[in-house]
Amino acid sequence: MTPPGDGAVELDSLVKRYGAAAAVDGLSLRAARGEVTALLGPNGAGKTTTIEICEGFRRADAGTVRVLGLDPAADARALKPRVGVMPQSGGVPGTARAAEFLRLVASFHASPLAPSALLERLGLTEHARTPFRRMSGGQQQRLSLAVAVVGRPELVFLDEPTTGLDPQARRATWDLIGELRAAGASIVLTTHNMDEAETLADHVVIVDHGRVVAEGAPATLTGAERQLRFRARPGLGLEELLSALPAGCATKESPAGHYLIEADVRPELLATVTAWCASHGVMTEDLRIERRTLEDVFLELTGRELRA
Ligand SMILES: Nc1ncnc2c1ncn2[C@@H]1O[C@H](COP(=O)(O)OP(=O)(O)OP(=O)(O)O)[C@@H](O)[C@H]1O
Repeated sequence: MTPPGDGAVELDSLVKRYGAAAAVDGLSLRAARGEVTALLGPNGAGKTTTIEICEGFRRADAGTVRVLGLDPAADARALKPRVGVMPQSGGVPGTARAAEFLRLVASFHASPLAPSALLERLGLTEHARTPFRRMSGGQQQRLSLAVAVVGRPELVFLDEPTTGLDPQARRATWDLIGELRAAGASIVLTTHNMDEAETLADHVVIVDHGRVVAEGAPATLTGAERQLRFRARPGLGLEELLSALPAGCATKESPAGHYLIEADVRPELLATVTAWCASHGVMTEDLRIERRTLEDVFLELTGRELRA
């Protein structure tokens, strides 16, 4: 960890209002240098607004913003060559051809990545001469990512880098983000995909209604607790099952036919559950023991689902 005041991004009590509504409502966070920080939250949580304030595209109504120790509005010129930005929608002129534009952006930087190799690894070689507006949504997204990273920036902001990408393109994007991190870059990204946050992030900041509701390393947030899940016919007598389990367990059926037992999962517990099912003629399917996910953490904190 870097000492206080030396983070890649430091936000303190940030507020941004649109009319009466606060899109960002007293948000504070610190993204450490050399780490991947993920802002995770549902639609409308304030992630894009926050990141756009950091990028200098919007002004906060209150609070302080430091990006690489500088003010993104007042020090925009100093920050520009050091910070890469992948906005949620494009950011590339509609008539620009992929390879030409990427080479142009690369030429503004002292030691850029090789544009053709970058296009290749993001699966864009075939589209090198295609104007941006003629590309598919996923191709545009990958080109925006290439534009954001081609200058080897110290800090990269990625707003929903993989939303809507097919699995192969998502994997290529994750690999590239991993390599940037390994090369020492700081990365701040937004996502509503908890797998993405768990896979990529050193530090996850869960945002809801413009505020931070929890933050930490993914494994710290989800904890070491295990839970038991299985599928079976709907409407099992959960109260009766619960009475057969040790004190402190919780059971839930949601949605119908999907069961969750939150407990200290030990071999005896597993034996009790399967024995109870056997004695009631219940065939379980898809029985598994797993860790809590970030989705579970979000649900617990807010009473709502992340994807809602
Ligand atoms: N220019 C604007 N004018 C008015 N309201 C806005 C504006 N930009 C954002 N908002 C509102 O601010 C809130 C936060 O939006 P924001 O885009 O920051 O959320 P988000 O977490 O990035 O959501 P998503 O995951 O859907 O992109 C939303 O309620 C949105 O409607």
